[in-house]
Amino acid sequence: MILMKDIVRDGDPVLRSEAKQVTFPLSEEDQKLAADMMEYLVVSQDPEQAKKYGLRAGVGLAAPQVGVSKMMAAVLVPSEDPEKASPFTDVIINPVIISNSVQPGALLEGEGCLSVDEDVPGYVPRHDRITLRYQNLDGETKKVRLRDYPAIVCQHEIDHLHGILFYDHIDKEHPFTAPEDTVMFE
Ligand SMILES: CC(C)(C)[C@H](NC(=O)Nc1cc(F)cc(F)c1)C(=O)N(CC(=O)NO)CC1CCCC1
Ligand SMILES: [Zn+2]
Repeated sequence: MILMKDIVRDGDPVLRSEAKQVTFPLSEEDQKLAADMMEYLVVSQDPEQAKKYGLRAGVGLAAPQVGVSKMMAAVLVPSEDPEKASPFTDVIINPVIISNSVQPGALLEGEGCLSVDEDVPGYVPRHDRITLRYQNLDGETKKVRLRDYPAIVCQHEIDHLHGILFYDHIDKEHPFTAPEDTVMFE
């Protein structure tokens, strides 16, 4: 099981590298990696388990964050309402944003990262809406349109596959200035 000690922190070159494409059929190793990353998200989102294992509750985890420079990330966006399904849950392999809104979107409270221990305040302007193409664990090509929080999470994870960290997008001079038509949300 992935624990916090297994999560690579900022400063390690793997977080600044371009990850390699994943080939299909998935090797046993890649299948285990995907399962372990998704398991981390599931366990970490259970307050009791998170406490037991000392995990930060995660909504997404990219392979480079566990030291594997491969184009793979697990995403588990919790639903607002326990009655509703998660807005987006999958392991995204070789993901590509094939189109996006001109309109930016950003989280009002800024972003953090499982691989960045200190807070870095400021808006992280991203696309508010994206069309994402990726391969799932079975190698099927999926095309999904996402907006707002699920779109932010996927963009954050895809950035990791290209060696980009969230604070790279923060305007140093004016961290809390966002383009005026930015959709800001909780
Ligand atoms: C860094 C951390 C603060 C742990 C962040 N979680 C988060 O923002 N809130 C959260 C977590 C939950 F599990 C359930 C919930 F409803 C809310 C996160 O997981 N990530 C993932 C990450 O670091 N991936 O590499 C950072 C988020 C910032 C914006 C998108 C992902
Ligand atoms: Zn991150």
